[in-house]
Amino acid sequence: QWDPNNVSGRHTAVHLFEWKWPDIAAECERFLGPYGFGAVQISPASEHRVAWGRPWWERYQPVSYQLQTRSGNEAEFRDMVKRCNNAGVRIYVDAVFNHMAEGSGYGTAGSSYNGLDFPGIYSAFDFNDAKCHTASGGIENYNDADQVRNCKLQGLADLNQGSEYVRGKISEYLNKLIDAGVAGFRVDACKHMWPGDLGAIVNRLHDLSTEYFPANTRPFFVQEVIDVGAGEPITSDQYQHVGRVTEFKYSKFIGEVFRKWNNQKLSYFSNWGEGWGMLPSGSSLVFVDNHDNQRGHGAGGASVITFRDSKLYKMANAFMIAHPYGYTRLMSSYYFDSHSTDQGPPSTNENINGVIINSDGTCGGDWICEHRWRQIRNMVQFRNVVSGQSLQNWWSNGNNQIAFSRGNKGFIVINNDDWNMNEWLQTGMPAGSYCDVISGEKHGSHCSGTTITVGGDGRAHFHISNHADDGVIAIHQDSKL
Ligand SMILES: O=C(NCCCOc1c(-c2ccc(O)c(O)c2)oc2cc(O)cc(O)c2c1=O)[C@@H]1CCCN1C(=O)/C=C/c1ccc(O)c(O)c1
Ligand SMILES: [Ca+2]
Repeated sequence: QWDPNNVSGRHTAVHLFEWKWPDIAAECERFLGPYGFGAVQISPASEHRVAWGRPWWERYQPVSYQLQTRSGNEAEFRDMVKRCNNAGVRIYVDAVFNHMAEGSGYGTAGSSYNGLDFPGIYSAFDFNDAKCHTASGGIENYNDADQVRNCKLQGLADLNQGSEYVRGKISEYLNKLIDAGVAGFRVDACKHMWPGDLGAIVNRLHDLSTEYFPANTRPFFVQEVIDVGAGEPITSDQYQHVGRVTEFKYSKFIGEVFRKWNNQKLSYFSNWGEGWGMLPSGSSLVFVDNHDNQRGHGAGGASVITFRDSKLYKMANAFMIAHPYGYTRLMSSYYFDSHSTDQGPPSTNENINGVIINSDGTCGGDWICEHRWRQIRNMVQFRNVVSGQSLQNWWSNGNNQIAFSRGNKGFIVINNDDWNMNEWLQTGMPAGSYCDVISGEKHGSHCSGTTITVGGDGRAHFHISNHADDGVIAIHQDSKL
């Protein structure tokens, strides 16, 4: 369950945060398939609390496992899975089963709930109250591993994943999604569940549907564990034997270095990956930002780079996608005021708005669509072209100008210094003319952006002004004229 189960030749996922199922299906067919994306992470699909003001985090307060949310109903869900798989794009479902909604109210499928009573699914027997020994019943101290798992997170009803009945209901829900054709799961709040219980649940999961996957394919299982190396007793490596784990240190460090905090420099990235104390590459899911930490208060919040810092964001994502470490996931956001971190997706009368695609391929209606930015979209293809090639020809100016190749299939150059970059560099690439895929792309026999000429000795000249739009140049085997 470490394998992302992407169609061969595809290596990057995108989190289409809060998108509706019909919009995701269309995006798979018109964009993600054609541009070589591997998978979409969708927002939680199960019935959830209807909270006042419809904050984005209401979707992380389940009420039942019925497939009915503001993103769509079960039929639309099944249609999306079919159409995306047929376009070569996998679906990862954001699965929330550490807890259920708090208080009392009703859900997006009309189900009512009250306290620990979730009619038709859970009752008081199924929650951790007896296991939690804090005065409030909630998590009070993140330095106590027991209470982080057995007590209520933010007041949310804490499920007992040690119970056979609860394990049965959770795996029943996940297996329904697996049988519908999904490739796996992003599992929410795993820090708050015991690795042993997660392992027991994974063992109950079906193999993926042979309608879309080879026989005996295990579901991709990426566990959200927020660990930025702050010394909490619960660490991400404790979960890696169960499946892949989100590497929040990646998001924190990449933000710090590109922002030059504590005088850190891009040249320090020569040993990026395990060398920086992060998980083994094959156990790691990496990202520049995610739905929580792009709001500033999530893990590593302050240093995290988002769509608001667009030049840094393009540079950081280009570096992430070009580098061999981890399985890469892009964030695709909607606009929110930086002081309204609770704000939900663009909506009209509490219905989520459809995604508007402008004639130039960007999105409208407050959907940011970072995954459609040319500099990011073209790097997704770069990663596909260089797959399997090791990092070679590393160069730096000892400061914030770096470059490296992926074998002889691709080469990237980044200038994050406050002065021009003018260098002859060894690219490791075959001689010829290549289109820079950051400033444009190859159109037939010409480049819409910069053209880079590699000599017989593999060397090429690179000039990147510190005032350039993107600060990056990237070429690869398929952008060769
Ligand atoms: O101020 C808030 N929460 C307190 C600080 C963040 O704590 C939460 C963490 C959290 C934060 C830091 C950690 O180190 C950690 O182990 C857990 O994970 C969650 C996961 C959920 O499924 C639902 C939640 O309500 C939370 C949550 O409140 C606001 C109001 C309620 C939701 N929320 C939020 O901010 C919601 C945050 C949220 C929601 C879903 C996520 O997947 C996530 O990572 C964060
Ligand atoms: Ca728990």
